[in-house]
Amino acid sequence: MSSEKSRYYEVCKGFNGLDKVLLRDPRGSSAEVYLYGGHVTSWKNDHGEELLFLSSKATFKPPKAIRGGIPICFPQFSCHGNLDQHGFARNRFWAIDDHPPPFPTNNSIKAFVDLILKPSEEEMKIWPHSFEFRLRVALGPGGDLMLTSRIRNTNTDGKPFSFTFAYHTYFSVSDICEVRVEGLETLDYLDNLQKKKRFTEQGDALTFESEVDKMYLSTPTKIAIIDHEKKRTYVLRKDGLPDAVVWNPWDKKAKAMTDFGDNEYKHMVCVEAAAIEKPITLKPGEEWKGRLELSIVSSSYCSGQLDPRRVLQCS
Ligand SMILES: O=P(O)(O)OC[C@H]1O[C@H](O)[C@H](O)[C@@H](O)[C@@H]1O
Repeated sequence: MSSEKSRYYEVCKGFNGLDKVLLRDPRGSSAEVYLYGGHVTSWKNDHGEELLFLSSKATFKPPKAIRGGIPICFPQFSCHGNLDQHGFARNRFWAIDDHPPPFPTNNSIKAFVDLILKPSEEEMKIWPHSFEFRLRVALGPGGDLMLTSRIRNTNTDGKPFSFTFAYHTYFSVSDICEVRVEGLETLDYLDNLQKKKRFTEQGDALTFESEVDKMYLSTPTKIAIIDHEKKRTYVLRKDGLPDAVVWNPWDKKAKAMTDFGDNEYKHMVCVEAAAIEKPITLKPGEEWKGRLELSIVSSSYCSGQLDPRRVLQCS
């Protein structure tokens, strides 16, 4: 690693001796990525405030996935297939990729890391395909967190493969009852709590007063999560990821999860940029790219006075 690069990037030990990469942007923001799962567990703004939710009961013990942060769901989202829930990428050890294929250069991005996951014999038994999954995690100007996944079919038997995918992002919020999600109103969704039945979202924006587990279809590239109490708005920009899952387990499911605090559902919401309804199919040699960019805008909006267009149009 060049000394220039090492100013922004450091590999150290995290919980249970697991390796993690610390990214530090010169302007003050930071992020942490565990090689276990290729899993972003922390994203802090330039005031050192944590923006992602990580459960106080997260175990950091393979083979269990880390509860919180940004688990990568691949090659299967949820139980849409024969694999274990959310596939295997989130509970495999990724490697640092020192020589990734060229990336479009952006000189303002200093802090980034490239990870790679290739299947071992164990994965080939459950999903008989050869692939290279490259993940770049980067901090942009203004402290944005950017994740780019590049998945290539490297099968030598001429066979295509199909997969579903999600960045299962857990956002930290002050109080779920004070949160609105904008950008999904009027869209169709499949409700996981009602046997994936299809509905159309009504109302201005999504608010939360009970368990939610919905998969919105053909969503716009921009979605906003407005935390009124914190006066903070998360803006998600996504590319290659037409669907968006919104999840909060609420009290009963929270209690049933061993790696999640009973009351922690109040302080998180998952808004997951995904490709699920139409699985991605790659022929040998083909590559797919899915990008997620998270940024923060501070908002002085009060409940009831929000003009969604103002949030969604801010750049
Ligand atoms: O407990 P996990 O396997 O991490 O899954 C957590 C949640 O992920 C997604 O949001 C799914 O839509 C939910 O149905 C699931 O409960």
